[in-house]
Amino acid sequence: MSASITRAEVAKHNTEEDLWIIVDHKVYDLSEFVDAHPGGSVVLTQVAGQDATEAFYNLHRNEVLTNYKSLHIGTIEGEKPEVIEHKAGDLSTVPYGEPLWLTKQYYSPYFTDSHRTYQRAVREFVETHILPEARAAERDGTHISQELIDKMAANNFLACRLGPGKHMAGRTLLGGIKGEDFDYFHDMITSQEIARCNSRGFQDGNLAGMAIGLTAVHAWCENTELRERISKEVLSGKKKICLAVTEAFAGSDVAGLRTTAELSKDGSHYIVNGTKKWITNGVFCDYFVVACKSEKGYTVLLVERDENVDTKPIKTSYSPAAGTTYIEFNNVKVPKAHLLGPEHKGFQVVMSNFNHERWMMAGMVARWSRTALEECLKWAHQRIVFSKPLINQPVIRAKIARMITLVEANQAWLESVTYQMTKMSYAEQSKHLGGTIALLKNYSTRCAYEVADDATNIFGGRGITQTGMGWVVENFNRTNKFDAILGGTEEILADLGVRQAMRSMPNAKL
Ligand code: HEM
Repeated sequence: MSASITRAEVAKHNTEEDLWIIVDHKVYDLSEFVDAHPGGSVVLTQVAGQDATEAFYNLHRNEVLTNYKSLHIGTIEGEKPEVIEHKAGDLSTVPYGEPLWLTKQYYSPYFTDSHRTYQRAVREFVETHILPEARAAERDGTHISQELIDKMAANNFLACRLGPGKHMAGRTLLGGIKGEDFDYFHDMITSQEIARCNSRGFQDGNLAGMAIGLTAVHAWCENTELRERISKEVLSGKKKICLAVTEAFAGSDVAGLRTTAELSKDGSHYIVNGTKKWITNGVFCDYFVVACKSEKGYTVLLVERDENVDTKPIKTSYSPAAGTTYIEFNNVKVPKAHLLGPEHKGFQVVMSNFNHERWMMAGMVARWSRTALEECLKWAHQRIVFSKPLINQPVIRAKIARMITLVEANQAWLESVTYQMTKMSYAEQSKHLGGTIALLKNYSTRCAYEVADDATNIFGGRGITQTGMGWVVENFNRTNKFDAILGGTEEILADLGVRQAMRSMPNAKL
């Protein structure tokens, strides 16, 4: 129970040595904090003994008050705080802050109670366990902790990252959901909630390599004993795996790969030689799903780390927390049993694996765009310029209108494609949805680019500063290009989408 304090009492504490202020009807004793205040002591002394609510919210995020709650000594007599205090798991009540299906007054044909229960539990888990580590790692560039991996494994959250499938059988998921009931809408929720840690480098560092690498082992490893062992080791968090396709020689042009896999004379193993570049999580992985050039085409192999595998971090424009890697394979011996999919036909292994990855990325970046929109709505209401809130400027409202249309259209298309996925087999998805998902990802990243651009202008200097008011928008603006490039560039995906449509074009004339 916090003490009840009168405004007259606060007014008496008005010097640098004895300094109280009021923010949102709450009283803070800053006497001991003045010298440590990042904004300096002068500004605090200027408001000593006064209500500094407007000045505070013009310069700080509400989370600053949570981080410094030890300074809070009471509440003004007869008054109540007005600013909403976010608790882990809460839904946003900012208009468009949540997709329509999570907004109280709206309906959706797709989501059941199971999805809603799962969403609530995942959000709470992400905000309690992932978000704090994500922010710290994003700043200092450290990789994901084993402690967090263990927590995700214990809650079967690692298994959820791979989407529906046999690996979900018998598992109990967050919210008490049965693994057997997990569908592509649960899967979509997983991606969209993870993206709410607002740290794009850590988002990938959070075992994105597993989400796109283990899927290939599950789908294509014919050796049951090996498949089950790898799956168990990775989903229990004991070992880490990533997907290694791109090279300095070949990015989106997968057919240009130069890493080679040569079968030994006795046919018992392959020898792998070559390099891979931009491999997410590679520096800390034990297993690599590697696309290689072989005698008559392309062959995908599961390579285990040994002394002939060398990994080095690559510095990119997002955080080193992602573990982006340059890999060298120097005469690495890989047992024949580690073949994934048919020998020399690895192209289809790589391509079929792409759909789920691209769809996940579309969901994540769509959620990022919505977060940026919510940040702008909050900021435009709390920022006072020319003596009135920023939202009173028509030019700002026009930008926000555009953002809303992009974010809502993006989510609606995502949900519609997700519904198709719940109805189609894996083979049907590969056949009918490859092009659509490619276009969906392309659209999502174009939306993100526009939203990030406007959001940064709305935040001004704060939108280009990594700490303080604009850190979320700064991170989004700096990193949205990762989604536009990883998993297939916008240009390649747009072209793929149209070429797939051309294949089923009837002989129709105008
Ligand atoms: C409970 C009271 C306060 C706490 C705990 C606090 C804490 C902080 C923190 C952590 C920062 C670093 C930037 C950030 O993380 O947002 C900061 C910056 C700053 N603070 Fe405060 N502050 C308080 C009150 C105030 C008040 C009342 C004023 C002005 C009247 C003020 C003026 C500033 C300024 C000018 C900056 C630098 C902002 C910038 O670089 O954009 N602070 N404060």
